Amino acid sequence: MLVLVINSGSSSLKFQVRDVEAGSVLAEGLVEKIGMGTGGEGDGQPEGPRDHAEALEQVDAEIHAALGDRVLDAVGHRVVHGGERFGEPVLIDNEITRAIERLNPLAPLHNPANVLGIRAIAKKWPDMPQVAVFDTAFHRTLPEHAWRYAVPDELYTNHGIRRYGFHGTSHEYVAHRAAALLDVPVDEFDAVIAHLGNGASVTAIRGGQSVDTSMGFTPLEGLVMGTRSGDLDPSILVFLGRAGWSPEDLDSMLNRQSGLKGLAGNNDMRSVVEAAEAGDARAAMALAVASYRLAKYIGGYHVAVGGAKALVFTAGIGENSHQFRTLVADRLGALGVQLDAGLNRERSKEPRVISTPSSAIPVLVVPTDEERAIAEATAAAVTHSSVAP
Ligand SMILES: Nc1ncnc2c1ncn2[C@@H]1O[C@H](COP(=O)(O)OP(=O)(O)O)[C@@H](O)[C@H]1O
Ligand SMILES: CC(=O)OP(=O)(O)O
Ligand SMILES: [Mg+2]
Repeated sequence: MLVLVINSGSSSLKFQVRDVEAGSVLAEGLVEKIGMGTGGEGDGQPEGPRDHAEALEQVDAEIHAALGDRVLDAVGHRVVHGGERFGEPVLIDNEITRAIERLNPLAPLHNPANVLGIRAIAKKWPDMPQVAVFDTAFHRTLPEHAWRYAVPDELYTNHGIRRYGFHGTSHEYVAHRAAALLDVPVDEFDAVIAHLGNGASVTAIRGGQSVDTSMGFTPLEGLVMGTRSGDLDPSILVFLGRAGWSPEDLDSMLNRQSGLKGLAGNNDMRSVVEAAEAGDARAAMALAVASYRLAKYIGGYHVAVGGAKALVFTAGIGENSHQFRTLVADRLGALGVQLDAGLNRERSKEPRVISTPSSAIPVLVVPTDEERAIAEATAAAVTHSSVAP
């Protein structure tokens, strides 16, 4: 089955065309700066495409060239927020699209772009089966004591205010790969997985299932991220609200102006590490705040899973920044974690162990592959629906 996978970000669109049975990638790419002007003194033309529909037109030629005379069987979308309704991948229709759209306020950087991507495909190929694969789905196994906020009960019952968790497709895929690497059956695998990309979250895995995760009602809670604050005292928002900040001001400050960008002026980990190595004190402090926050979560989740059998790093930073992994591991002395400096610095696309043999638990780097997981889930959902009575 040939599946086009679309991962629409707020300003980017990543795509892959995959042959699911063969496990091969026929085409892949990234369109960036969607809806962004040049901001310079150019001719006033936008630098990137105007919207996600225009971005799809850009990738159309590449997709067609890769397909030759074969045709696409389905499109799979990464959808970040599935609320309480969506615990499995679903075949999309208009009602499902509207249900995803109603969740837009809960994932303001992501769901609106996911909906635009779905509508753009429906317009282009009205009969194409489309499947939504949700970031929240893997975290449906969180016990209630982990997903509850200690606020009046009606906030949950009337407004769905609870912890949902995100990056689930990645955490699930990485849990399976890590368990296989260590030769442990996945349903006996207890671990802590740190997905560190532009958005970042850490998940406690017990018996192969998610039992806690650092993102909550929205993808803002938890770790220090590229532009997101992660955890803070909610009274800060009350304080700023009383001082005249609007909800939009607060949203933008927390989601777009905070994190590494707020602390060090740059949301790209490579630049922050380079600046810190060149002696920039603000960049060094940003790394200290981010690594300290993550180390606290790892310690807590080690307890939550009853003693992790592994610590796993994944996603852009987790897979590539040996410097950031070192900063985190250096704070985990109490857990007996020891990185092998040589293994940690090695670059590879393969899952690997980067700790010493005497480390109390193995530390792994496992490259994530959300696109592969989405393609497989999409093929399964389409096959299932076509054999259903
Ligand atoms: N070689 C590298 N060294 C350090 N950080 C890297 C490297 N490559 C990518 N990153 C970091 O990974 C992050 C992006 O991760 P990614 O998983 O692609 O995020 P997202 O999917 O949220 O866009 C950025 O902070 C980037 O700086
Ligand atoms: C949920 C989330 O934060 O996703 P991303 O890391 O792709 O921004
Ligand atoms: Mg990502």
